[in-house]
Amino acid sequence: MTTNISDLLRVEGLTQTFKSGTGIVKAVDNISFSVYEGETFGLVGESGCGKSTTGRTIIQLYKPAAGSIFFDGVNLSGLRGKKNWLQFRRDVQMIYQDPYASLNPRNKIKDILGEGIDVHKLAKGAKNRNRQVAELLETVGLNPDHANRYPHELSGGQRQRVGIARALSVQPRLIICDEPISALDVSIQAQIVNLLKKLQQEKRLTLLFIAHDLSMVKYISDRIAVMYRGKIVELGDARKIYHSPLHPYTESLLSCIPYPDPDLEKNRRRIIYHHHEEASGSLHQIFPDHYVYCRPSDVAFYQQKGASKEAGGLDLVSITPTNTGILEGVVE
Ligand SMILES: Nc1ncnc2c1ncn2[C@@H]1O[C@H](COP(=O)(O)OP(=O)(O)OP(=O)(O)O)[C@@H](O)[C@H]1O
Repeated sequence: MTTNISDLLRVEGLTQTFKSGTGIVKAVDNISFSVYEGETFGLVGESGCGKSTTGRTIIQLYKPAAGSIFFDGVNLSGLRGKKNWLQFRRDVQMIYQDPYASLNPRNKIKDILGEGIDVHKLAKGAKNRNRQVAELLETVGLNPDHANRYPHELSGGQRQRVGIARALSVQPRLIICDEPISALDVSIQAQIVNLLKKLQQEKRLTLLFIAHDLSMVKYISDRIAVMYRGKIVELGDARKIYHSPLHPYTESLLSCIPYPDPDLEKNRRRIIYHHHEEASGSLHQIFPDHYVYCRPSDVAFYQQKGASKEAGGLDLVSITPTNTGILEGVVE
């Protein structure tokens, strides 16, 4: 097996099994894919299809039952020596689903963020370490004062920002985001996805983004692999998969999302947004170029960034709130 020069990660014939009371569970069944340097690769599928197991096997929490994982062209099964493993542990970071469970409650934020900096000897002295911590907090939209707080003193969204800062603290080459927003309140899910997207673009990060929501995965990913019962059933360009899925399972993942009149398809906008009281009567940035002006009813104004009302940029949108936080909007 050879890896392509632009493959930062190559998974080849990966299989993972677990023993259960009733026998052996094949959580991941002979999957292969590459993640190219500088891209966001989405891994999507319903709960239990094997997404998290794939991520955990890549970071070597589990030894693969079969198959190979190549990182930067090196087969991990042949990686030897403490120094090389330490480098791998620095290069590949993970952001977890539950930001509270993944942060040590006894440590202050500055110690959580400083841990990787210390292990990999990335700071010259305490002053430099503190400066790096402050910069990391600012990078993820937190205040440097948060350094002296404990995880329980932060909101869920702030804790996930700390999780992102911790991953960034060691300047990794690949970040595996394992359902990074599904434990969060829907009102802040879009903020965290936007932050990840912004960081990916600014820092040219390589992301493996694991989630069950295809519209969210499509929003952030360049390419997508769709998993079903441990196998990859479809893989390709994110827009192509979203707009013309080839596999019936992908279609069924999409069909979970309610559509308005198909004749209005060309005007349809999908807005990930939480309709809550404080939002009433104010303009909210949803994604970098999407704004929604909300009123307490199921009516909102949709505006493309930079477009004035006079220029026809402000359109009346009828929206259908769903309990997933996705509002389907039709520009009238
Ligand atoms: N440590 C484990 N021991 C036994 N079975 C496991 C273990 N981890 C996962 N499984 C099983 O492997 C299958 C795949 O689980 P996995 O968590 O990878 O799926 P997933 O797609 O990430 O779902 P979710 O989003 O709900 O975590 C499931 O049947 C699960 O019960």
